[in-house]
Amino acid sequence: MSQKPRVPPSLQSIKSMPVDIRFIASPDSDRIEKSNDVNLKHSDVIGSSVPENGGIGSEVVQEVENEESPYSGNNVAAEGRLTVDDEDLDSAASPLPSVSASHTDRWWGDTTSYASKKKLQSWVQLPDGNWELGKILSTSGTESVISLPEGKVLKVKSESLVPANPDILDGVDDLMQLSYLNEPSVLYNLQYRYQQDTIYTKAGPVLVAINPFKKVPLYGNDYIEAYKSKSIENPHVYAITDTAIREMIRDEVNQSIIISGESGAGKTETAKIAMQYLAALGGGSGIEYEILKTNPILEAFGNAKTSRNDNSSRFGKLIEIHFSETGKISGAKIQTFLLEKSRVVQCAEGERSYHIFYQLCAGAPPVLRGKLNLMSANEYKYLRQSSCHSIMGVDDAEQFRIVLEALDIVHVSKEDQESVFAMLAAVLWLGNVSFSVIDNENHVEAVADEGLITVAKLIGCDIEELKLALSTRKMRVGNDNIVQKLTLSQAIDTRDALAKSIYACLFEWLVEQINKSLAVGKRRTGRSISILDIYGFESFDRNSFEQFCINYANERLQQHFNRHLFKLEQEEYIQDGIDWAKVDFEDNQDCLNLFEKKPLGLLSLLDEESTFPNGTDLTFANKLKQHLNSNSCFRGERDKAFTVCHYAGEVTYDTTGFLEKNRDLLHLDSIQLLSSCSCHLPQIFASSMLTQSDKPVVGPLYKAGGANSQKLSVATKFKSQLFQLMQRLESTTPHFIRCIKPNNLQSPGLYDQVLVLQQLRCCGVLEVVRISRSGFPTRMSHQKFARRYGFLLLESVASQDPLSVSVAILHQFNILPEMYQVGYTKLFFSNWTGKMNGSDFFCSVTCLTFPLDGEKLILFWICYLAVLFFR
Ligand SMILES: Nc1ncnc2c1ncn2[C@@H]1O[C@H](COP(=O)(O)OP(=O)(O)OP(=O)(O)O)[C@@H](O)[C@H]1O
Repeated sequence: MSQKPRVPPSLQSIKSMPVDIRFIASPDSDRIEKSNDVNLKHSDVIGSSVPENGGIGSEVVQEVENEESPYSGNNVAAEGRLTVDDEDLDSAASPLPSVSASHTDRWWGDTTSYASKKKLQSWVQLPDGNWELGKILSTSGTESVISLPEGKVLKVKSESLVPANPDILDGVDDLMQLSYLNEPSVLYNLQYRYQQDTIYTKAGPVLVAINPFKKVPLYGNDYIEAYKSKSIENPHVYAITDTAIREMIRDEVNQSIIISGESGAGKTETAKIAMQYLAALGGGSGIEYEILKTNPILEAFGNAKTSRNDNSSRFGKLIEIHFSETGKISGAKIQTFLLEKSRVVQCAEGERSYHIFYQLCAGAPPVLRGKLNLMSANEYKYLRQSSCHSIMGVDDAEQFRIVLEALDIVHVSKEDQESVFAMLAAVLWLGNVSFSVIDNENHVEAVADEGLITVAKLIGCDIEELKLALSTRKMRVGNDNIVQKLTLSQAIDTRDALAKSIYACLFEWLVEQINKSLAVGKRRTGRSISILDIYGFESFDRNSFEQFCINYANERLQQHFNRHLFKLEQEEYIQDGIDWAKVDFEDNQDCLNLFEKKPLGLLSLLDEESTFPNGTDLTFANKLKQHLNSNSCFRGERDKAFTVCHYAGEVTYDTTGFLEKNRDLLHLDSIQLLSSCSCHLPQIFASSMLTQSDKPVVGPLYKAGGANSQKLSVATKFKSQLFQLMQRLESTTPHFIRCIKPNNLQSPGLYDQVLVLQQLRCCGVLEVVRISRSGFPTRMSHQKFARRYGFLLLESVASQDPLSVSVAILHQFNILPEMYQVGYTKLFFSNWTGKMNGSDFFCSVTCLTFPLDGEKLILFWICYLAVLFFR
């Protein structure tokens, strides 16, 4: 095969995973692990054109590039000094330390000998971890001689070569079509497409979406029309959404589109694109316009600039879009999950609080500014602390105008809008409330300055009452009511707790108003499509309670993914009694058990410690170490830290603040203050907090910090929300979209293979393709198959039972046994591509014929075999 440049020069060399990432050669799992055994050996150079200071002869100092990657726990910088000298020339050492032969064989079948026989192109991994495309020149014994671009010639162990696909398969739109399914080929294929702004690729049933970080010409009415009429069938969010609509109508089953990926991978944008398509297809009543307008509102109040994403969702969202019998949108319901409250009072350097604060400060018209006594963002302590007030390319004032318009559209009255802004301003002014020390025991009193006076005015309470609520705590000791003065840190905590609660309640209230406006009309059919956009897996240098909850949610979601794509699929094969060699996958059940097990799981132990008045973050950390040290997913760390081995990598959590955040107590004094306010929103917030406290408590109870109310812990509430979410999703047909972040710089055109590979691995995309290829994606009950195709048979056979008829049809047309399996109740048809590995003929055929879905595939076979039969 010619060595013609198949791709732009930048793509010729696929940079691979770090050399120290290995596959554990377990027969039933493909996992990556850190390895200290950087057993680098080098290729045998037999050509003279190897550059002296480059390529394989050079010193290799490889650093993992993506420091910010959430999966950095899996990486270590590898350093290996490689030299090639004369002695090395005859060495038969494998140049590919990071892909073992057993791994290659196990994953992709032993295709190397075929590739060498055919003198095909192969991927060769250089000692620095880069993959390079080479052409096999000759093979003798266990060694091959391979020529690389730029004239390099290497002698390598044949088993270490990873076969490359023929040119005809460059950039195929479903990874299942790759004849050779291996990591460099998958990376290359995705990169090939990405460089052409083709950001969507199918991985069997899963849509992989690579964030372009720029506008790509793939959206809008023309594209929507094209997908609707099926004149385009390329992978796209529109296509997957279209499938969801069709299946909802055809099967009368609710559907879900589950979007996952790490922070900044593009989940929220993808969710909006899916909503756009649904609105275009199911629109007509006008409600679709309202639904779309919820996005700017939710983003303003629930998104913030983080170090990883300028528009990061700090809450999870499920939007359920309901359809009428005629297939028109009849309404929607939004459910939100665990807003990151702490951001209101505290955010890291270079990050921002919620967008709406900056938008209000920048965009409020003069009259509103006057009413709220509004200043600019950098004059508020809560916003000033992170030294970041603006986002490049974002006009906060303009965004405020967009939010105002959206609030109008979802029918939030002008009066309510003003109340909302008053609450926002109150939160900002609360941050500016200061305290003065009043005695030598360090007790403090809130200063009646501009901050305090403005807060009192905005929420409609008495200045003195506000002062008392922030500086003292009423307690009942025996039969006596006593008033305890607060120290400075207690007073600051009380103030911040009030600010966080007001904001969180405001967010919930707003979602409630939106839901009222979108409420499903009477003409509902009960059919819906839900779109789930939940915060992605996070791992920072310091991980707190928020990451703990977010990553727990991601474990749950991963389990849902596994269940549908691996477990249920294989169970169906086994139940129907077909011959199936089980494909193993990385099951995260153990990690979920670590979180959920009672009484000795992370969540139970956290709740238990939260109920103890004397419980501290340190006692909590010690308890974890005492009970969980033998758990393979857990590791106790020094001080107050512990590590969890998540499906996506290890994360070390610092327990500082865990108990307080889990208790999430707002002292009764503060709640009473809110209920005494003359403004209606604080009253609503107070009553909602009191109602929550009165709710029957399912999980552990606690009474801590002098609070007089009982309340579900944050972790328990979140767990039950997730359980409900999973139950809801279980009743739907899922469609999965995996968003991939191609670089950590939020920059267009940059494709960091290490980062991409880590994401593909941790979410099991390669396994999905593998199972889809070797599995039986098309199935049909014997009854249906016999009814449809029985006419092809002679009369006498056609009258038999459905199973016999099915089998007779297959026999009559000499359908190859490896193409199907006969189950107790169904026929299972394999995917052709998976069976045709290595054959140039079938490479071409697959390009011409795929993707073919269910029925079309069967028809294709029948026609194809009929031709053979009658020939
Ligand atoms: N299809 C797309 N076209 C153009 N730009 C995109 C697309 N998808 C994502 N982006 C860009 O990437 C940014 C991050 O995307 P998004 O906010 O959707 O990530 P996310 O996965 O939801 O992150 P988080 O978990 O932090 O909320 C967007 O603000 C946008 O600039």
